[in-house]
Amino acid sequence: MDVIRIKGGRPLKGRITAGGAKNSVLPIFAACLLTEEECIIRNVPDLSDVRYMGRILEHVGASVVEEGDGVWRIRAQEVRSEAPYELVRKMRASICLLGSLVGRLGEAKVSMPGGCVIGPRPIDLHLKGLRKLSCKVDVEAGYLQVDGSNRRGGGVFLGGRYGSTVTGTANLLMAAVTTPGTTRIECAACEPEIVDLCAVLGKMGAQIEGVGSPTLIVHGIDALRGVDHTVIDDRIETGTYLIAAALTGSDLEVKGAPPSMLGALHDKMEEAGVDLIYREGLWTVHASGPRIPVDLITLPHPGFPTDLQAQMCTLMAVTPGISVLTERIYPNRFMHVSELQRMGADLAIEGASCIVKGVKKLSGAPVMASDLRASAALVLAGLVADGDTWIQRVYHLDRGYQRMDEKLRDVGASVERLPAAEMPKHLLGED
Ligand SMILES: CC(=O)N[C@H]1[C@@H](OP(=O)(O)OP(=O)(O)OC[C@H]2O[C@@H](n3ccc(=O)[nH]c3=O)[C@H](O)[C@@H]2O)O[C@H](CO)[C@@H](O)[C@@H]1O
Ligand SMILES: C=C(OP(=O)(O)O)C(=O)O
Repeated sequence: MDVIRIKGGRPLKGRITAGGAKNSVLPIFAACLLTEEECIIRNVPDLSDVRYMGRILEHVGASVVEEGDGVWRIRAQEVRSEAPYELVRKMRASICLLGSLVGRLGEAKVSMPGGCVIGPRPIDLHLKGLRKLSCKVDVEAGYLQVDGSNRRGGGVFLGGRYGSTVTGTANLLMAAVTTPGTTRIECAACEPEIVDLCAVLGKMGAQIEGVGSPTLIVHGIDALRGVDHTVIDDRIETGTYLIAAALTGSDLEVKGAPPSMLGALHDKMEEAGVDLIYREGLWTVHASGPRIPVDLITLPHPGFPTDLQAQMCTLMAVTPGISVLTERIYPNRFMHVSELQRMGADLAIEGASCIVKGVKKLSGAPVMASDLRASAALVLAGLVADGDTWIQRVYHLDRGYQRMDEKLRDVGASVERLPAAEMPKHLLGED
């Protein structure tokens, strides 16, 4: 297992490029099961989650070929309806198979996904949606069994306690595109990754109205065709590097997702005193001026994304003054807090909020990554900490950031990935 060592205090300079969006690719790969024709997916990031989704598709019968340069060819001539526990438990997003298998075969048997460290992750809305399409849904021995042989269109309100559901919307769309009649989804997720999925389904022949809005109307068709699609850039990866520039007071260029996908972050960064300009696909950050603390609340898109909350926590941890970061999507998504505290951050959790009192300096320490975005927050903290930061369990990072260590090194940071054996023994945490 690898660890990452960061020597803090180096400014970043140059250009960093974000890859394709993980949260688009995963449901789009699942959507490739909807047709027996070949699908070509481009701008696919090289991430452990993506490779894993490829393996799951192979398990259900698809041929999955990585051509290089981010191009994957997927062809599902024959498809099996079962995705077992051994596969589903390792990656929550594999639940996206539920909708695509129902859409292709009219039936699915998919293991119930577990919760995860960011909090409980129920799928009641996914199931409610399928039932509203007249699918029979049973949970038996840890498996979801869906019989959609008599499915027909219907009206579904997908709102829950925390707003809509992103993968629930993806699942329902994939089931609805081949469901006879018209399906009306109210309170659908409006995330750019759902818009991207709709673009793929549209190219495959699906008839979807209202794309990008909370009301999606799907007119079912018999069969879908193949597709050639370029995935959108990853707004969370882009945002993470914009925050890295602000944090290190650097002049950095970031190529990636546009302001239309990052409006809430753009707004908060301006409020924080960071100068950001976007022109022709490129963000330019000037961050040498004084910073101001900001409060934020995570919300469904276009609100501030929960997937950037941990990284903003690092930025605010070294911004003079007090800021309050409130989670409205995952009330317990604060695993980064205890590790940032170990680096000297002054943070306190109050219910679903983190109260951040900016400190002058963080100091390098051995820390443990606990989930994807918490890992990114620790890498960012390491960039500005005095001394060395050692991060264990970096496999979390590799789920969603393609070669983050290399990308940061290319713009001047001292970030090294090393075998765990090279970490000084007295710094090693339990693993
Ligand atoms: C692969 C992928 O795209 N992952 C993203 C997706 O996760 P994911 O699609 O799993 O997140 P959801 O949008 O479903 O969850 C949002 C909220 O709704 C709740 N909920 C969800 C489904 C349900 O049936 N019942 C229910 O109560 C969840 O517990 C959570 O509090 O959106 C999240 C919120 O933007 C992001 O953090 C994840 O990065
Ligand atoms: C929580 C995330 O991903 P997932 O839904 O795949 O766990 C994320 O991308 O931050």
